[in-house]
Amino acid sequence: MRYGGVEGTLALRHATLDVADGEFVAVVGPSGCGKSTLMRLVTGLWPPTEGTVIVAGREVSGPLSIAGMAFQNPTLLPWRTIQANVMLPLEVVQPHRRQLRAQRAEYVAKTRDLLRLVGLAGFEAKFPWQLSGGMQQRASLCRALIHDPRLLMLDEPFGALDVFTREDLWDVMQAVWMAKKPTVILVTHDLKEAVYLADRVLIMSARPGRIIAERHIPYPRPRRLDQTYEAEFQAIVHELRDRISEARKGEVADAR
Ligand SMILES: Nc1ncnc2c1ncn2[C@@H]1O[C@H](COP(=O)(O)OP(=O)(O)OP(=O)(O)O)[C@@H](O)[C@H]1O
Repeated sequence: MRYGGVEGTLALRHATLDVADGEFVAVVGPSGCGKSTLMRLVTGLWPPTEGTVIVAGREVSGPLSIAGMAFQNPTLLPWRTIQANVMLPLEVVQPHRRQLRAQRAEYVAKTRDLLRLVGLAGFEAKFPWQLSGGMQQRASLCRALIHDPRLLMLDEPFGALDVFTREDLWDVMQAVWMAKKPTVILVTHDLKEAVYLADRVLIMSARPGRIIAERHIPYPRPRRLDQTYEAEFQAIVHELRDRISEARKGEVADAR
């Protein structure tokens, strides 16, 4: 994938990966290696300049309606209530769009259930600016999930949060995944987060990014936060850190 024509920035090269249906994968790598680019290609927000992206057996040729997305910034609409923000994809994505008017009460109930699951019961009628950053991020996760996406693309969704809120949301994310089993691709800089949440961690090289290694995470679910302090868990985090630092050294060598 190259941005800006033939002389432009080569963001990804030979970036090949397979993700199974219902798998939870985390993507980690040096800053600027092309992680967000990978997300844009998989969701069809950008067309690749070379190669193909296949989701659910079909080549991606435009924005994917089976995908839910959440980013570092919650991007809620300030003039809509939390409930109305969460329900936004239902106004856009079929078959929900068609059914929304007739089945509004059911969709509202589903929205409330989801808000309860993430600890936001009672905040349905509030506006985003009346909520903390962590609460807005919870609402934005609900918006990513409301249409039951088979594919959930998360681009550093917990990156801007304090450590306690972040850990709370890991457990929310784990509960959501266990309840609905979507395929998840999570981009993160936080290696502990990657190991805690994912079945498999993919490590990218420095730009132009490609997958250089992968690590299966052996822990059954539900995982508990106290496991993150155990020696075996920390050894996996260190192993990933070493891989990324090797990848970054490659970047310095390439730049010379
Ligand atoms: N729209 C764009 N136009 C031109 N170049 C871009 C564009 N988006 C990204 N790039 C370039 O592509 C490369 C990869 O960017 P990308 O945002 O995918 O990396 P990243 O791994 O997500 O970065 P970070 O870890 O810092 O968030 C970078 O060199 C970036 O400058």
